[in-house]
Amino acid sequence: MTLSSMLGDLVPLQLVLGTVLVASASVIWTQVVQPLYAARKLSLPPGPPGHWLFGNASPGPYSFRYYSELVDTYGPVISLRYGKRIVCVIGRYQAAVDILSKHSAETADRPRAIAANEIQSGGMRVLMTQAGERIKKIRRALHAYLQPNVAENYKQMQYKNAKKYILDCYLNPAGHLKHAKRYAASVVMTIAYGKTTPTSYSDPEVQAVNKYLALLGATLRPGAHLVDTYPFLRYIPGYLAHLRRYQAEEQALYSAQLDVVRKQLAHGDVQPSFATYLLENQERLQFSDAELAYLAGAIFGAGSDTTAAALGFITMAAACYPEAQARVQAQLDKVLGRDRVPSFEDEDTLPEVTAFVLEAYRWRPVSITGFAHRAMKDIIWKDYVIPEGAEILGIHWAIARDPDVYPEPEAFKPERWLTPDGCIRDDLRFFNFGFGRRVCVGQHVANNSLFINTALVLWAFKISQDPSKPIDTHAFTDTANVHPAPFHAIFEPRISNLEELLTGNDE
Ligand code: HEM
Repeated sequence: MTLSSMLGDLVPLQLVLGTVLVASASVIWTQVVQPLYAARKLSLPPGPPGHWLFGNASPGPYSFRYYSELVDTYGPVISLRYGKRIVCVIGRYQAAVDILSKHSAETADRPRAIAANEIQSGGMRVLMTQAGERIKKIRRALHAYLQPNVAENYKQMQYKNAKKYILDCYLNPAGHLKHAKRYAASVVMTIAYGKTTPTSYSDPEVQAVNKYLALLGATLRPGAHLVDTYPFLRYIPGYLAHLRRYQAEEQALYSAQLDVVRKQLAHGDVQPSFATYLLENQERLQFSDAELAYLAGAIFGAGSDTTAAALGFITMAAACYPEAQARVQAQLDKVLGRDRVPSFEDEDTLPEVTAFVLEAYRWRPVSITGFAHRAMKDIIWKDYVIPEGAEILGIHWAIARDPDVYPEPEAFKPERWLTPDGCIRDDLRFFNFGFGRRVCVGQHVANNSLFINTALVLWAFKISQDPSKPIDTHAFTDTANVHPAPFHAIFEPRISNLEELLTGNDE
């Protein structure tokens, strides 16, 4: 007999839970949190009033808007409370530097995520792994395969895929967002598993990984599962069984993908990849089979969706800001003319391309609310304390709109990233790849993807809006990594023999 059936239907269960919660949260609040900060004369950062016991209401859909409004009202750092959880929200650049960069060691932790990590990911999701030896070991392995000098090795493969992206946009402009997803999936499948056959976004394994990413996204929504606020709920039989099922299925998927590489390795017929690196070094790295499978799968989960979304926003910006696009094209024409295809070797002479990418990262940050860090000890910021155990959210969207650092923040102005003599400024930064010790390990691979695709697409096409189908630049998905909602763009070729030039030579 389950606890629920013993207790009857849901209403009495809620009453029992409510009573337990009232007691426990009130004890913690009055006997632990309040006296501690009163004694030290430091208070939590300001924030909106909430229920005396349950605290603030969940942010609701498109939470980045809610958080940004709070920052406009209460200041650069605000605090919220959900039951006994304290969440500090950072919405301005300098505060992010002061708290997440300067205290990177003390903010390297992740909050405990019972539903999304412990249950749905079997505790193995890299992004949610808490601070300690295990994440250090994982990041070392990822870094070995994704650090800048190793990322150089993928450039040729990225170039080949980027040219295919341009040809796809040429032949079927209406599918440009799908082509971006194909590009990103293909690059990441090659890095993760050494896949050599062209990847299509409709490939079953790509579809399967995306299915589990979407299910994870739903679990990650604030307030999606009460168990994250009230951990004892996980022991109720039958509760969250669906999450356990997803975990088993996802684990089986990653294990099957790794088994393919394991067999190739045994037959000596294998392309080097992150999976072969992990398998060959399994003993030294001390990963279990399950951990290894998840780790290779993690690259796809973290790197495919994000890159595709960023490419979509590049197209959106080009279509909506013709003058910014024309500046890049003037430089492309001057440096390359229209007979030579841009390549990675041209990067230093094309700062306008880099500036366009940097501005797109800022204008439409893909990881829009950032991913939560956790304070491992009290952090004092101005007259406030971010207490040990608090979750810290650096809201990328709000930080990107800090008017002191990015004047006219709503405008798309790549020139803000350039010095008067046209070089990339080294005194301006944005955090689109996150913060401190948990910064994105795939950022070099991602930057290379964004540079080469932007250079190629703006060299190949004049991108514009169709006046009969205007683009809504604020329409995106309500997900942890946002995608632009489908939009129409016109890709008018600038190069007369585009197909011939792109299919000529992959070097
Ligand atoms: C434009 C593309 C990308 C964006 C915007 C992006 C953004 C991010 C962000 C915001 C984080 C969390 C940082 C934090 O906690 O503060 C992250 C983590 C991560 N990213 Fe990326 N990423 C991108 C591409 C990639 C690629 C291509 C890969 C792999 C090939 C990758 C692998 C990872 C991994 C493994 C983590 C987890 C790191 C950890 O929790 O310690 N990402 N990324």
